[in-house]
Amino acid sequence: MAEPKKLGGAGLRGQSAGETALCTVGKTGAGLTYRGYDIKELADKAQFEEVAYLLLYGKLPNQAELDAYKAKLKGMRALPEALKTVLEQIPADAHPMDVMRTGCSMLGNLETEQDFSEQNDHIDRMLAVFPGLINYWYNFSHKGVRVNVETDADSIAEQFLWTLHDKKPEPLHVQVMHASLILYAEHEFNASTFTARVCASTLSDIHSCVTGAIGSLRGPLHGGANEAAMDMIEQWKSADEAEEAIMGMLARKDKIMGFGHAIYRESDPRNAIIKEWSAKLSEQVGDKHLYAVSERVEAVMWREKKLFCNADFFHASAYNFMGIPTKLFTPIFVCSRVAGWTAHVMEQRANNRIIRPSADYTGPETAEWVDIADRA
Ligand SMILES: CC(=O)SCCNC(=O)CCNC(=O)[C@H](O)C(C)(C)COP(=O)(O)OP(=O)(O)OC[C@H]1O[C@@H](n2cnc3c(N)ncnc32)[C@H](O)[C@@H]1OP(=O)(O)O
Ligand SMILES: O=C([O-])CC(=O)C(=O)O
Repeated sequence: MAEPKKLGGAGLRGQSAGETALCTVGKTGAGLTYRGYDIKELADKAQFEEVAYLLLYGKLPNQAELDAYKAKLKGMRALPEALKTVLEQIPADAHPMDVMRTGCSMLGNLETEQDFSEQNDHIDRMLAVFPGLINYWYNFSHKGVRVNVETDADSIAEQFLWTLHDKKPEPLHVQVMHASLILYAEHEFNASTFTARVCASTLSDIHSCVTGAIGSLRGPLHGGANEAAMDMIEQWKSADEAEEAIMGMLARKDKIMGFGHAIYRESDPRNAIIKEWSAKLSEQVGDKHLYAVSERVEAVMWREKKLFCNADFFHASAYNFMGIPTKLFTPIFVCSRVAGWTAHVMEQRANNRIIRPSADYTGPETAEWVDIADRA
């Protein structure tokens, strides 16, 4: 069994910043569980709504509870007119993560959390509305189409694809989306979740916590890596070309997006799962090179650097095979991780102390005041 990664140094690595009952990450070097349930079993057997319910309400729902929860979410998909107006002002060349951030913040203006007793309804509303929100903006800004977000989609997975393509998606794609949303739903004290918890610890509102978290997820060292990985692999038309390019990037000490992890040492348990779906989709669409390129990059990175694919790498090809534009990859992560973020916000609120660490001061001991006219 792999040794846990040696954690230390900058970035608060290896330091416990609090307690959680939601998730284990890399407990034995690779283990990932949500409230004790293994990620593989969840991704194989559950729908995303079951996992969201598990994170938010503390247990797996029975059939009646799941049906009621899905019906509740389905009834919460409508976009307020004022939010549509804001989305219609955002240009097509905006980054969709900025659209998510603005959309979430605007929702908080329109449907402000007045009291923590309302938190579950606001959380469910965000889960229900986010897929339609991003795809309303995407279709309006890119095609001039005001897409209907009050679809008959049975699930959040289906709702995302339906509102993106403005038609009922095929069952295989919905199945892959369920698995993907489950894989992305929760991951302990990662950067965006920690952002949400810090915000929650000031007793701020739920939309502020999520808006801040979206900003943290946007960066290429975190959620933004899935689209950065796609931008990279789509340049190469064969596995050999990919290998040559990667060798050059490694020689230049470039960061290869979609590889490595702050906690895992030898593998990210989410990778094998999404990789398998990517392989299935590759066959379905008759892909000639993207999957082969991805596999070669994986092999070269392990051979050369002992670096492994994280959750983001094979998500890139999987989403591409489903016809999802690259710019929308990280917003899908938001549609999923909002479950984890908000479960953490609730956990923080239930046992709160303001998060306020100390810093080691490295500035000058003292500085002498110089009048402005005398400064160099
Ligand atoms: C869902 C997610 O958010 S998963 C993460 C998504 N992010 C990415 O894919 C971006 C690429 N990966 C990275 O930048 C990093 O691996 C991170 C941010 C995920 C983790 O960072 P750290 O914990 O600081 O990495 P770690 O301590 O393991 O790095 C060890 C060495 O490997 C190198 N390394 C780590 N990842 C990579 C990579 N993807 N490509 C090239 N070199 C890498 C580091 O530069 C470091 O080298 P050094 O010792 O010469 O400085
Ligand atoms: O845990 C991390 O640092 C990043 C990550 O994989 C995630 O948030 O899913």
